[in-house]
Amino acid sequence: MSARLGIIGAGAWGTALAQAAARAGTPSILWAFEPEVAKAINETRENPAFLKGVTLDASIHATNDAADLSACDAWLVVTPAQHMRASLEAFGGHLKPGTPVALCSKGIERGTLKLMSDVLAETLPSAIPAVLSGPSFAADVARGLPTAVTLACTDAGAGEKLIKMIGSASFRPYLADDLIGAEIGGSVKNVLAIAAGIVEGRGLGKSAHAALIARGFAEMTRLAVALGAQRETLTGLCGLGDLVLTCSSPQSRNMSCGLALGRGEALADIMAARNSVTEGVATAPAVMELAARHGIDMPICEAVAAIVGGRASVDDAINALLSRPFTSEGA
Ligand SMILES: NC(=O)C1=CN([C@@H]2O[C@H](COP(=O)(O)OP(=O)(O)OC[C@H]3O[C@@H](n4cnc5c(N)ncnc54)[C@H](O)[C@@H]3O)[C@@H](O)[C@H]2O)C=CC1
Ligand SMILES: O=C(CO)COP(=O)(O)O
Repeated sequence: MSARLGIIGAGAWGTALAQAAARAGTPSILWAFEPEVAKAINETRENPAFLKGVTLDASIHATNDAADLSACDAWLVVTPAQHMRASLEAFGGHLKPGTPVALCSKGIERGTLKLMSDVLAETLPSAIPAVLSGPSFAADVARGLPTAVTLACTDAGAGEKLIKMIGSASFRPYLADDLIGAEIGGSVKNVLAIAAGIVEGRGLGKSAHAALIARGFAEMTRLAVALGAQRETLTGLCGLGDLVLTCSSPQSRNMSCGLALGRGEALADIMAARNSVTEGVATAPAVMELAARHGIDMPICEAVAAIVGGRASVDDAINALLSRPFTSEGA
């Protein structure tokens, strides 16, 4: 019998990953938070709430019962970062010790400033932790368009097992061992994508957009290295790769949020109009608290945190960035 994958979270990304697993020949149990989402997937082979228009493979079985995951050989966790702790706590009794658990969400827990791997270690300490992150829109992966991501795991055997379960010609995980680098890359790029959207929405031009990506990458790398990551990780798929994707396409929820802010819409109105998650909004203040704790200068992320926190208008934040003293590029 082929290995079975458990997936926690049936939003766009969890559902797309179930499709990727199906393409790799791996059947999956997809746990949905909402009963109507599980019902729709099982009865119509579609997830109309979060991934409309994609016909889901017959090997994907949706459930609302956490106990159904106990028979799975590996788990992917794809619940929004701010709900990660509560979700994992609910699954505590159902994990076989030594099961590989790949964290696929991108964010930092507010209040505790914990990375998702810290939350996993505290809630399911017997799991083998991994992080899956990279430039990968759910809609692209679900359609089978070519995609490459980082799969970080310090246990190479467990990492290879996960890659075998989800990898295919079109969905290509690259093995790495730096979880912190992968997590900071995925978390900070969402904050920077809001900034990139603001640049576009305010009509600041492509030169400003490119400068933002380069200086944003420097901020992301500084924080990651201060937290113990390897600098090279950030130059890979889960760092620069995802930063370029998310800062370049309004298909990104974070960039589209920034676009709307740049055009003058209020954050509360933007959020009220969507049922999907925009991780950068909650991650921005958490990133700034982490940066302050480690003495790291992150002016672009600080501008985003001030805007989403209601402490600065878009124009004031832009002016503050442009008034900074000239400095050396390596600083
Ligand atoms: N959509 C994408 O293209 C990608 C998303 N991700 C990451 O995956 C994570 C999940 O995002 P999506 O699947 O896009 O979500 P989504 O925006 O499609 O759906 C929202 C999700 O939040 C869940 N949810 C709402 N309230 C909840 C609660 N109280 N407890 C638990 N779950 C709750 C919903 O059930 C649903 O699964 C995020 O961290 C995101 O950054 C990563 C790569 C690609
Ligand atoms: O992480 C993503 C692509 O890699 C998806 O980005 P958004 O959450 O901004 O849509």
